[in-house]
Amino acid sequence: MKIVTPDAMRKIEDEYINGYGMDSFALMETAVISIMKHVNIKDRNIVVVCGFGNNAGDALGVARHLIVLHKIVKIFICSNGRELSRDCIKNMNILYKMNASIEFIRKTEDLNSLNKSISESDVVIDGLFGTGLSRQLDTYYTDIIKSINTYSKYVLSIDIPSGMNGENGYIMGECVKANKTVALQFYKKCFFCDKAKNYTGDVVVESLGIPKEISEKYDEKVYTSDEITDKILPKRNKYSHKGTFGRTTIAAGSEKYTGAAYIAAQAAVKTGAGLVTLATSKEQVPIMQSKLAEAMICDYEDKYFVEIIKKSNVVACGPGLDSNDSSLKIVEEVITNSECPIVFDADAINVLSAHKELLFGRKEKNIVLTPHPGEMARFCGCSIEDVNNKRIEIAKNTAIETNCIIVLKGYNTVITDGEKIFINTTGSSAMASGGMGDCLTGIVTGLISQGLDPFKASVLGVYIHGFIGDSLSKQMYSVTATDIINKISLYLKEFES
Ligand SMILES: NC(=O)C1=CN([C@@H]2O[C@H](COP(=O)(O)OP(=O)(O)OC[C@H]3O[C@@H](n4cnc5c(N)ncnc54)[C@H](OP(=O)(O)O)[C@@H]3O)[C@@H](O)[C@H]2O)[C@H](O)CC1
Ligand SMILES: [K+]
Repeated sequence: MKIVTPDAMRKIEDEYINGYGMDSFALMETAVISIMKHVNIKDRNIVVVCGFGNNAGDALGVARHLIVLHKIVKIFICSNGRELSRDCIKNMNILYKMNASIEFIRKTEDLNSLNKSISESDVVIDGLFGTGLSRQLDTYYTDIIKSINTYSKYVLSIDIPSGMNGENGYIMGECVKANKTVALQFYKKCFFCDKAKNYTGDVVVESLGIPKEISEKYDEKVYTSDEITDKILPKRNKYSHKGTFGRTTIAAGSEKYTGAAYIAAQAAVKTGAGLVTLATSKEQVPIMQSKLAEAMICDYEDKYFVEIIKKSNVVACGPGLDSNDSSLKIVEEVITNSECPIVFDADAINVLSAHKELLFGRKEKNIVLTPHPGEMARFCGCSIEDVNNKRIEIAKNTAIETNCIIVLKGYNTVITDGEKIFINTTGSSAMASGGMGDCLTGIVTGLISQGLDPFKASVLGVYIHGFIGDSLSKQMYSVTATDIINKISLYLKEFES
């Protein structure tokens, strides 16, 4: 599904109304009807808190429908003296004709009535601000939001929790803590920013029926990954053989770290890579030989290492490496001896942070970097906080600068080739355990090995990795990389196009 900024949303709405002749009040009523689906029919006492723009217009429309349903509805308009938008006034006038209870919050003392009503209510409908919020809130508004957060039992936010900047997720002084947010037509970009999840509650997107050709015109090329994940894994041809599914080399493991190499190689095997070779440190070879039944094993110093890289359809490099000079040598060997796609993870990324020049000059954009926020921060020379505050921008800019595909891991992993951005919606903290990143590297590599283009393989790999974790976590308290590996091939079947 598409993700939009408030700016694009405004242009889409404007074109629909002014270019196509759609009636703005009819569009608002469409929003109202779709928001109504999310009001619990059992709730009786409802407080509707409005600002003065069209977000408030939506909220007033919801109030009207609730009154028709015999709910006890108290409406508070918080315009701070500002004129209400045209469609907001239209809804307000209908409400006056219906003898609705409408109070204006003008000064601090008026808050007492709001506080009392909220504390007596089952649910608060939050229609203070939506995509129009553009600057820091003053105390008039922060006090109102504090009241909602202090006294409410349940909050349903319209479009965006009021107080959150729709573009970057910044909290503009204070923000409503919603239990549920009904986003209109598209996800808003702010939902995928670091702190948004503390405020949005569950997010549902409701269509307003805006024609596709309008939204495509203002496409900002940011999507959730499910936009493509059900269409890209090819069905296995019955006459295919192991050569069809590619040669994969995994350069992973060191004297210091043992498990990562095994996990990455086994994940690639289970994802369906045709022939997997694990290149690892000399000490680990016998251990890996006894653990990995399906993969071939060599060590980094073996001359076979370079030969196999040259013959590979994909190389993964980094899990369980160390960030020392011998790792630099391995990374160099992988890059200089291959034209095929490469997936760099973990310490390979740390090594590349100091040697970005190694990434330049490739004919194709076929290197994937899979940093977690700490590795991304080191790579970009900024703080982890900076990365977390601007995940989408930092991933995109790094993809452009390095000509690589970036998979910035974490909650809502960002996958970008510098042009398109996919935000992953699967996975949870049940998967927060050692080896998960190595497992992801193996899955992405295994998909590339079978012929998927590296960008699509990254989007699909991240999605499937989280999807399996989500499915398993319904029955398991925590999910390990081994749990995922054991189920990959079962779940991949569901994704066959
Ligand atoms: N997208 C659609 O197709 C539809 C959207 N709908 C709903 O409309 C809102 C957006 O409505 P809008 O009127 O544009 O904006 P808001 O209601 O969010 O905000 C109102 C005005 O508030 C002003 N503003 C901005 N920041 C502040 C602040 N910090 N303090 C006080 N006031 C502020 C700003 O006006 P200015 O002139 O002062 O800049 C806003 O315009 C969307 O979210 C949906 O809920 C439609 O109902 C259906 C179609
Ligand atoms: K809102």
